[in-house]
Amino acid sequence: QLVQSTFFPPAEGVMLPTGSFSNRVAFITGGGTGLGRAMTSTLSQLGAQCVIASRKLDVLQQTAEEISSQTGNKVHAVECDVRDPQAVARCVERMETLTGLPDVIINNAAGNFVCPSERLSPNAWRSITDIVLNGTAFVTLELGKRLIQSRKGASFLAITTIYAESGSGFVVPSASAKAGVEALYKSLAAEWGRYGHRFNIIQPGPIRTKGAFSRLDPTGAFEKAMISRIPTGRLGKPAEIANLAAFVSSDYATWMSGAVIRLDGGEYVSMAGEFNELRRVTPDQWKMMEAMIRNTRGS
Ligand SMILES: CC/C=C\C/C=C\C/C=C\C/C=C\C=C\C(=O)SCCNC(=O)CCNC(=O)[C@H](O)C(C)(C)COP(=O)(O)OP(=O)(O)OC[C@H]1O[C@@H](n2cnc3c(N)ncnc32)[C@H](O)[C@@H]1OP(=O)(O)O
Ligand SMILES: NC(=O)C1=CN([C@@H]2O[C@H](COP(=O)(O)OP(=O)(O)OC[C@H]3O[C@@H](n4cnc5c(N)ncnc54)[C@H](OP(=O)(O)O)[C@@H]3O)[C@@H](O)[C@H]2O)C=CC1
Repeated sequence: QLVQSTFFPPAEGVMLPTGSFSNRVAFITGGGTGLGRAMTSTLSQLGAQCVIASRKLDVLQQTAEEISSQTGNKVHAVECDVRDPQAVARCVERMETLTGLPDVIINNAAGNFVCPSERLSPNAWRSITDIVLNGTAFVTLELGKRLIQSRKGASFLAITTIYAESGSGFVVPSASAKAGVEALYKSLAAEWGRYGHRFNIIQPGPIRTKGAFSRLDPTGAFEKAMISRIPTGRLGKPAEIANLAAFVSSDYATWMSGAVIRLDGGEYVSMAGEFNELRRVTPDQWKMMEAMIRNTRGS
């Protein structure tokens, strides 16, 4: 952490009023671990009945039991590989039996690893883009069609990343797929408002989770450099994403659709600004540089 992080301590308590999601059903892909688990916990604390879905049923079940026992609200675990549209259809059928169709859908499941692009096999490319882009599309289309048929409105949220906008080397399948997810959600925000559906996007900056850090910085060698470029001087916390996700999915945000919200401690603009490296210039160096600039005559 950098010194300035003391100005920006994370508030990790649940932000919305108790009961904000009473009588609501939330469906969260990848809800067993990391940010998905944090969002499930927050929504459950706010009264939602949650359904979490991913490949590893044992992980989902353990998370579901832990959260349910803390909040008193039911969390259902449903096995689902989002790459398989038939598995997604079965998962949604199971959810309809358990809870009925959801009010809140969070497409959070993802796969990623750092790799020079020249080392990627076709299957490596397919693996990431299938989880991130096709998986999000299969879940969104399956639920969207059933919600439309039932004339039920819903809030859809996709978790992308700050480099969905800029692109990034070494995570090219992820960058390409996340950009596709953003196009999908912005497009459907325009098309499906007429059915009562909102579509929004959160782009998190770096937040320590086992899933992300083990695949993106396996040796830990890059963490310090990453934190040094974050103006708020620290990594994000899962609870910060969870509070934002709860707000975006709540009745306090019914006028929000098609929004892309970056929550990254300022990392994106810090990396983008051409002159931001001048942060390293000391006051004495500024005196000298200013004098040089002022003494310049003509062009
Ligand atoms: C400078 C940076 C500094 C610090 C970074 C630190 C922090 C993060 C900061 C920002 C984060 C921003 C964005 C984050 C986005 C995320 O999505 S993070 C979430 C990550 N979570 C996961 O990935 C969880 C799920 N992942 C998985 O299950 C696997 O990792 C998977 C490979 C994606 C899928 O598993 P599956 O079992 O289906 O696949 P495999 O059969 O194992 O592999 C499929 C093909 O891919 C090839 N492969 C696998 N791993 C690699 C690798 N490391 N390099 C190259 N290729 C790989 C594998 O060989 C298969 O291909 P084939 O051999 O041709 O068949
Ligand atoms: N942590 C960070 O710094 C950042 C994270 N993000 C995004 O946040 C989200 C959560 O990531 P994070 O919590 O860090 O990482 P995790 O690895 O903990 O989360 C990924 C989840 O996706 C699930 N998943 C992977 N493949 C599939 C599949 N084929 N079908 C269903 N579920 C699948 C995993 O469960 P299982 O293995 O059981 O299938 C896991 O629960 C992702 O969208 C990621 O891109 C974005 C920017 C920064």
